[in-house]
Amino acid sequence: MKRELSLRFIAAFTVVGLILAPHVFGRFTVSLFNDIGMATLVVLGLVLLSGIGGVISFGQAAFVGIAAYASAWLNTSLGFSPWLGLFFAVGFTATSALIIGALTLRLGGHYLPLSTIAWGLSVPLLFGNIAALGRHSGIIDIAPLQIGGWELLSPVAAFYVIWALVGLVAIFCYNLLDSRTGRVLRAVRGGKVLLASFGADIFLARLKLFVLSAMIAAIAGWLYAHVNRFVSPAPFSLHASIEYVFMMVVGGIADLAGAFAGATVVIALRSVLQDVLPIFSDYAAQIQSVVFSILFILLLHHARGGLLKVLSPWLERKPVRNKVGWAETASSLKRRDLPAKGAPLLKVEGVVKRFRGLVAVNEVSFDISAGEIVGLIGPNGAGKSTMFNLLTGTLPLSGGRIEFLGTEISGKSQKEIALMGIARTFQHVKLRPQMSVLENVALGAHARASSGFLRGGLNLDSTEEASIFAEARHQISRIGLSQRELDNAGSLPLGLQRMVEIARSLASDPMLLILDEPAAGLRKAEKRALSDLLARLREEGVTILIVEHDMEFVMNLVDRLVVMNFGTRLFEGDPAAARADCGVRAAYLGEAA
Ligand SMILES: Nc1ncnc2c1ncn2[C@@H]1O[C@H](COP(=O)(O)OP(=O)(O)OP(=O)(O)O)[C@@H](O)[C@H]1O
Repeated sequence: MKRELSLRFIAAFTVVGLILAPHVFGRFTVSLFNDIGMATLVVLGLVLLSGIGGVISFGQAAFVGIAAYASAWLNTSLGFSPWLGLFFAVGFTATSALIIGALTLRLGGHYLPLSTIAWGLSVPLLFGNIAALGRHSGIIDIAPLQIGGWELLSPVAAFYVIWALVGLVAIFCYNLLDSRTGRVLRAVRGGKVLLASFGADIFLARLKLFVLSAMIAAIAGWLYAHVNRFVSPAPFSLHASIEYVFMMVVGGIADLAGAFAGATVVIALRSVLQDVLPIFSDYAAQIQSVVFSILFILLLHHARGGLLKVLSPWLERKPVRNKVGWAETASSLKRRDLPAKGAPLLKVEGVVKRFRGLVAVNEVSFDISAGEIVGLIGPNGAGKSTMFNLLTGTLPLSGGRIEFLGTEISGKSQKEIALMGIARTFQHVKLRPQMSVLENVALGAHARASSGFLRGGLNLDSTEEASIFAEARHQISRIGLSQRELDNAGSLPLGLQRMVEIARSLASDPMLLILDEPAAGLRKAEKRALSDLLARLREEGVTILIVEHDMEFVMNLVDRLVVMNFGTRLFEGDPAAARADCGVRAAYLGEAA
């Protein structure tokens, strides 16, 4: 309770301060606040894209420029009002971002930030060479913002419009990040395999972030054009983009509130330097760049988390909305029909996987029927995890075929296979450590709900969110972690993190649950509880395929065993027969055949 109050106090204090600011400060300071507001908007988008989505962009000022020029041109050449210009500017910028994003977002590693430099450089150059846009002189006499017949000519009048838009965009972003779509966006840094495992698409998630951040930059660009009433290429240059990145780092790269803090500090500091440096030197502009560079390097060395991280001991943290409370009155998410016990579910036929010269899986075949627990065992390097990756579409097959419920799934994407009802856990746990246990498990139910960007951002998704969280809480209680549902997943011991992965898989309502070493790192009592849970799931009709090195755990749990060695299937049968099989004992237990 104390946490929320404290956050609300800071928010209320900021809002009251902003309302009073134009009455307290002079015209120059209010103009400075206007610049901070417009920069805050751009940095909010940048935090979403870079801090949340992991895509560093050095081209954000180009999107500000595209929108500023679009609205300025529409107004001065065709006489359209600024408000119509807003729709045109945001739409045009979003389309540009969609095209640029579709072309560049598949680039991996350093190539993506490098490509952002390319458009960050080229877009302002383009503005400077188009006659209709006034070349390097730009466009002048742009109409001011208007409300009714009232023209917002003074900085004070524009101040309220700018900060109202900052407030609305910030609220939208906060709501969005706390929604079904937002959870996926916050999980993007976990990688493609994690997202596909619960039926999401990393490319689409990144593209959405990219377009959204460009649209937010567009609002800033539109404001810029109609507040300053003049546009030219310089304010949208690569230099400006780098300054936005600087603001993001100063504030705190992964926190929306950092956008406000970063923009305020950098713009205020720039203003002070512009006043002070000319007193001492004729090279004030150059010295200013050097000062900023030194500060940037110092920041990266000593306060990488930015101002918000430095202040974090005194700041209280979210949660934004109390979804635990909602979940108590929620209706259930839709469940899929499970196949009848004993019906053929999975058919693996002559599956081969080669990694260059190495044959990791060689002509392996086995079947699994609905409602059984099958153990896949074998010594280290036998090919078990590779087989799991083939079954879930994480790796493509080199040969053979796999059928699930009579449909061939070899060749289908990991996401398609997950949506058909195959859920998995990972040998190397894939959770989002900074998200709560509850949110990690809620990710599992992603494909069972449908709210998108708008419903999330506008907070129209409460009913569905309540159902998702009710499901997540139910699965967490099944693994015995209700007491820790609000803890960050990364704070749990590894064994319990594996349990959270099981809960996340269960939240997807799977037909086939594929578990990679679920008992590793668990204590004896926890293993017993896990074994009971898996047996209960079998009673409910869920089929389970499990890789596990703890033989006592496996032998007491499974109905059948498939034993692999050197990539081949060595044995298939019940645990008692496996124990008696000489080949299994020789290969797996190290006994002489
Ligand atoms: N991506 C890859 N590229 C190249 N070789 C790989 C790759 N993945 C697995 N291998 C190799 O394939 C073989 C089978 O590995 P896999 O991880 O499937 O074995 P495993 O039975 O799961 O072993 P463990 O029980 O130790 O996890 C090993 O020799 C491994 O080095």
